Amino acid sequence: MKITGIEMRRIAMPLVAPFRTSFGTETARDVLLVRVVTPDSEGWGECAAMSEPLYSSEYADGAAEALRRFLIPALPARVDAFGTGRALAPFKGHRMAKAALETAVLDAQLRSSGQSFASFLGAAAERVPCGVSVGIMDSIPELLDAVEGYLSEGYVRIKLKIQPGWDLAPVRAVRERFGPDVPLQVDANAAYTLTDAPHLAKLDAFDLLLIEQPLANDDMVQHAALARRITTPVCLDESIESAEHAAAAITLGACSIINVKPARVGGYLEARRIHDLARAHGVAVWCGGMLETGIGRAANVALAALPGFTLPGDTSASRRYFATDITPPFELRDGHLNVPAGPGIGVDPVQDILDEVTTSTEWITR
Ligand SMILES: CSCC[C@@H](NC(=O)CCC(=O)O)C(=O)O
Ligand SMILES: [Mg+2]
Repeated sequence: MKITGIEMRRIAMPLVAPFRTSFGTETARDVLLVRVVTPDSEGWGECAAMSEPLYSSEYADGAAEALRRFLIPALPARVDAFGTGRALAPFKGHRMAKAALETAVLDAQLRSSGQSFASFLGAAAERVPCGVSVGIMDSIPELLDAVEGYLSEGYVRIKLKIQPGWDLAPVRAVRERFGPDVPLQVDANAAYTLTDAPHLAKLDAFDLLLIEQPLANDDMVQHAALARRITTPVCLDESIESAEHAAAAITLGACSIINVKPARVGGYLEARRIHDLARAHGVAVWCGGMLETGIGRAANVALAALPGFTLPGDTSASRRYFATDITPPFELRDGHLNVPAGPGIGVDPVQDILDEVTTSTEWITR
């Protein structure tokens, strides 16, 4: 496929409510979108990097710079998604930037051939069950109201962000209010250390599906030690940046579940490799989220339909984060999202909405 040009576009997307995690509070997303233009199609990729390097080392401005100076120039004149991965491999890190570019190339390629992301990736379902991620709140009553609202919308799983000082109480309150049967999990975003093991073991009483990334992203051995000291299954997110990391984590017993985020691992091709590897080892995976717009959300929902994605993901409806999405909104129906069936990611930005939220565009001719 010949690439005639690539656009980098920044958009400002206010969140419907602040989203607080152990590493900070988001009130808006400053999103970097990549559009690849070819003679007979165009493709979109969303860079999930936050404004600041707080979730990982990447951030939106840095991703734009890496794309502009190194990644886009490295692409051959004619390339497909697999060739993109090979061309970008020599550059270290910048996986979210790489993912955005590779996804845009893949989207253009699939739109041109008429194949959907779901079909290309190997989806086994036409809709996926959806969980929701609930941030740290100012009070337990506020948290319970939020959880009640999400449950009434139909979400099939609740994930609570936790941190030291906000962990046992919110989990206990949700269990006491909504009962033992609501699928419930927690995400610490690396807020604890192995010395907290006795405290984290107290979560075992609440029959959680998993505890996500309790320790630092490079604490692979410590996660294995923690997993031997608690009964709640350990799920890794930030620690798994590649299929090699997934293989190491499984071998070490650092996790028994993996949160697969294509953005974190460099794209959907690597995400599928991790899915395949985990499935071969009987390790469940689920699709994580980075507060994507409908562009990234569409591709994530397709990935979440693969057979090894046996746990509900953070593939929530557009309205979980945005009053107005830049694509036709993803809407929860009976706790599920439909998998886009059209060519490529199967959704298109609504141009006048996109233009309204655009803060900058940059065209790079090939
Ligand atoms: C701003 S926090 C983004 C990373 C976080 N993502 C979520 O909690 C889910 C966000 C979503 O629903 O997209 C995670 O660590 O899993
Ligand atoms: Mg997480």
